[in-house]
Amino acid sequence: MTPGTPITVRGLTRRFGQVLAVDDLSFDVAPGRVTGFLGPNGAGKTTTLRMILGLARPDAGTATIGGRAYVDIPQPTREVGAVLEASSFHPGRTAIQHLLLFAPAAGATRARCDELLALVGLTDAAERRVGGFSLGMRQRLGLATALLGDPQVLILDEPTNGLDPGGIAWLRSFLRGFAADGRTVLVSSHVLSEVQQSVDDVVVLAHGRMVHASPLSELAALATPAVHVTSPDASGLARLVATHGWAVAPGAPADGSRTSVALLGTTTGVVGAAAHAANLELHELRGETPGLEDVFLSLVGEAPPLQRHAAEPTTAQEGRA
Ligand SMILES: Nc1ncnc2c1ncn2[C@@H]1O[C@H](COP(=O)(O)OP(=O)(O)OP(=O)(O)O)[C@@H](O)[C@H]1O
Repeated sequence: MTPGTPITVRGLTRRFGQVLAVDDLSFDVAPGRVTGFLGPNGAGKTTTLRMILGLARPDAGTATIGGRAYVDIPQPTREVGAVLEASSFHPGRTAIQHLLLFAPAAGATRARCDELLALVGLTDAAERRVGGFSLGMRQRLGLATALLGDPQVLILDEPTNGLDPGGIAWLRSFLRGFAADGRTVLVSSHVLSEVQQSVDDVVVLAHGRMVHASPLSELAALATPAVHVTSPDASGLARLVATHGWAVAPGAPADGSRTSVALLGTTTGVVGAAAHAANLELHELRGETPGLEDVFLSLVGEAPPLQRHAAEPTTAQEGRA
């Protein structure tokens, strides 16, 4: 087992003119696990990754890999492999020429280059010019390049972009194996569902700020099941809700004007029995537990807020009705 190399981000901040792209961001990426770095377009993921990799200077804060800033790592390509842009290839070079160009700096042999092309499924395309590659093929070649130095840490920006379902499944098992070796993986995505089966931990970003960080398994715990109730008798429904003191999800005020409400902290059985006892006619009685993607979208402010156990609203939710 190789010693682990954590990534540590503390108070990272970067402004572009009026845009606060990354705002006082702190999180940890643990070795031996795959961490998903999630957020919608423009959330600040790429800017953060660029600062971790020494490609952009923070206005404040630090990012270290194994305790050192990237620029202070003596042989960085042997410590850290990264794919930020799938398009940064010389179009006239073939895949193997591309790898051979970067091989010396990473201490990789021709045999290692061939091995990596095979690993990413590009053996048949080894002699083809990169200019004719699809986005998915470029992603694969980028990954092979990042792996030249057999790094302890892998940082991938939106690696599922352009990959077909088979490619995504392959990447998932590759990342799992890489982390199982005690290595560190940080992978960004704007779609949770594309990395959901790959990641152990999630760091969720919105408007440059961290809105959530936990093991993936704890993300679902943020959502509270709701009971959806519809009755033709709006005032009777409002009375029933008031009598029992049920919490009502935002967007469905129990002010006597709504015929449908979503109730929190109760069950379909309890509501059904109470409606029966009150002789209230119901047209709908349905329990629903939000899925992981719903929780994610709610966290980043792209869906109606879910009721969450945490009392504090997130930054992304504060501006919402
Ligand atoms: N070089 C730059 N100059 C000016 N603004 C920038 C620059 N780089 C990023 N930004 C801005 O900073 C914010 C964060 O961008 P960033 O690319 O880091 O987000 P992202 O989460 O990676 O988004 P995407 O998923 O679209 O790649 C955006 O508002 C973006 O327009």
